[in-house]
Amino acid sequence: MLTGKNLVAGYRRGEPVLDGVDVEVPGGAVVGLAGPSGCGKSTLAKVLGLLHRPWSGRIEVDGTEVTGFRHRTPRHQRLAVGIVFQHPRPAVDPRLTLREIVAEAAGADVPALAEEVGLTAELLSRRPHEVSDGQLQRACLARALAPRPDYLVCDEMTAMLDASTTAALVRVVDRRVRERGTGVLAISHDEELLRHCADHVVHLNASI
Ligand SMILES: Nc1ncnc2c1ncn2[C@@H]1O[C@H](COP(=O)(O)OP(=O)(O)OP(=O)(O)O)[C@@H](O)[C@H]1O
Repeated sequence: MLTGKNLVAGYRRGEPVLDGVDVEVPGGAVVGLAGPSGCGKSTLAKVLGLLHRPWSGRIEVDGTEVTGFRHRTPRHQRLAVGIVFQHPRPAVDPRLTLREIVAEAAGADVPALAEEVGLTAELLSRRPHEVSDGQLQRACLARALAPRPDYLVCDEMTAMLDASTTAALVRVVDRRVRERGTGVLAISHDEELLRHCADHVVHLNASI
């Protein structure tokens, strides 16, 4: 279980964005997270993705508290939790080929991952400016899945994509859930998509 307990989080100044949020992502399940723009969904994604330290509260990965965030996260916990963002371009080094982007991840079996997410060898040899957002997002998903994370946080992963690419990436994630017991937090403002792909949907209400 990936757990956030009584999370209070925000940025340098001002009121907290998250004020006492509890969330549980069990293995083998998809938890959908919905809520209005600005309510803190991406902030919660970064906190649960171990990239942003909460001001208070507790994150646990399989019962063990996370004490370090970003580069201070212990390696085994960092590898246990993957994250995919809405915008793939800022998430990659534009100088690398898609093959190199996927290979950056620990444990990357690039041919197997490319097949899993539907990237051809020809696409793998291109650089980000030579592919579509959807093709680049496939590479980002492959990179996130490479270490075989126990939990995956998808922050509006398909918001930039067309319907067929959305369906393809949802199928990839769903297969991981069913075949490897991955637990997923799927964040979207598209409640219909969440109802379709999540076991249950939780709502984060605007704190301001
Ligand atoms: N890096 C940052 N520094 C300061 N404030 C931030 C930062 N990132 C987000 N915020 C603020 O935190 C609040 C929540 O933002 P967040 O991106 O978590 O919301 P969201 O629910 O994901 O919104 P959306 O659905 O529009 O993407 C907003 O008021 C936003 O302005």
